Amino acid sequence: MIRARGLVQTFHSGQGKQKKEVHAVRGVDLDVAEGEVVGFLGPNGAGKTTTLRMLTTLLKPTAGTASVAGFDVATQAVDVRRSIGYCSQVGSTFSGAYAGDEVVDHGMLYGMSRKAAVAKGQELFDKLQLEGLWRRMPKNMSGGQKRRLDIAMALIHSPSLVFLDEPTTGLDPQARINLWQHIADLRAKEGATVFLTTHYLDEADALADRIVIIDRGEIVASDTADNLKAAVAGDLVDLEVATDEQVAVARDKLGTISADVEVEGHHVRGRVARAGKAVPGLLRDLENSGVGLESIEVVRPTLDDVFLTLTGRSLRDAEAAAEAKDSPAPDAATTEGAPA
Ligand SMILES: Nc1ncnc2c1ncn2[C@@H]1O[C@H](COP(=O)(O)OP(=O)(O)OP(=O)(O)O)[C@@H](O)[C@H]1O
Repeated sequence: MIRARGLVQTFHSGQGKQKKEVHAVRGVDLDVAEGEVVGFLGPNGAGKTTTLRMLTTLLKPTAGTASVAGFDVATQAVDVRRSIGYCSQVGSTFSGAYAGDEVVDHGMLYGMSRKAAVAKGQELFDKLQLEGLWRRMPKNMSGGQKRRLDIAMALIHSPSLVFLDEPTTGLDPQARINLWQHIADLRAKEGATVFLTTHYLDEADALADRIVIIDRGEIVASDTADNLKAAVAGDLVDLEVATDEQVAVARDKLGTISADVEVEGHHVRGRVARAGKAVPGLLRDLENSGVGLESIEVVRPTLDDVFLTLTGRSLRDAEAAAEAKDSPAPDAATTEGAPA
């Protein structure tokens, strides 16, 4: 569905002596298969939106190639736009018209008949819990309703691939979880492939089959959340033993499955790739050596542990920054996403 090779975007800003090059995206390779839900994660300014804008043909790559839904983004932009749905960070509704009319007009821009656009629009309003809001202006909708309307707009022409740029930023926790259900349904009920950017670790964890992490314009990881956690961070196993003598035995035994064992008092801790597989054998080993445990705790790593290990930076900072900067402007209007 998406195949990108060596995508580069270099912006030039300022003039004269202030002239500056910004290397926003530095050679991105991406492969997304049909039916996948991919979460594209990274801190502020990492290059997520810029990559998305190149894949959706809104920005011409400085270098590299990409095909989206089988079409080349540089030479077949119109075909790409017809095949995809795009929900930008700021949304795509104009607030002066009724929500239903906007969605229908949007469908007609894609070449649908009014009748077909109305039928599909009403179906989407039902599915996205927008019943009764057909004749409401977007500016008079709640943040969650507006975001769901943006998604309805992106889906009106039944695209097989949907790009969502930070779909839940600025929403309250309940509205976010509600929207997650709708995003999960895109694949389950519409069979769509979904590529979404997010700052929220729990969102990526809950929705994405695969997580791609971008940092400073480069992809630094791409795998399932579970694999990333196991490979990059590992589960933390914390053993508590009763005596000083047992500490040494526990350290040796844990050391056979963990590379970085630490001791603190009667606690012996180390990270292991998959605790569920490794711990039963460890417990048998300890028992055979006469070590009875006071307690054992296994702490699963978070995606933030993964990000911290990979980049030395915390995604939580990006999450907090997004909270501070956002909440989509109520009257934000853009023509992005409209077909050529
Ligand atoms: N039109 C532009 N001109 C100059 N620099 C730009 C332009 N658009 C983006 N940038 C810069 O490119 C880099 C990547 O920006 P981008 O918006 O892709 O990041 P992002 O990962 O989407 O960030 P955020 O999470 O804050 O939305 C940043 O340093 C940004 O300031």
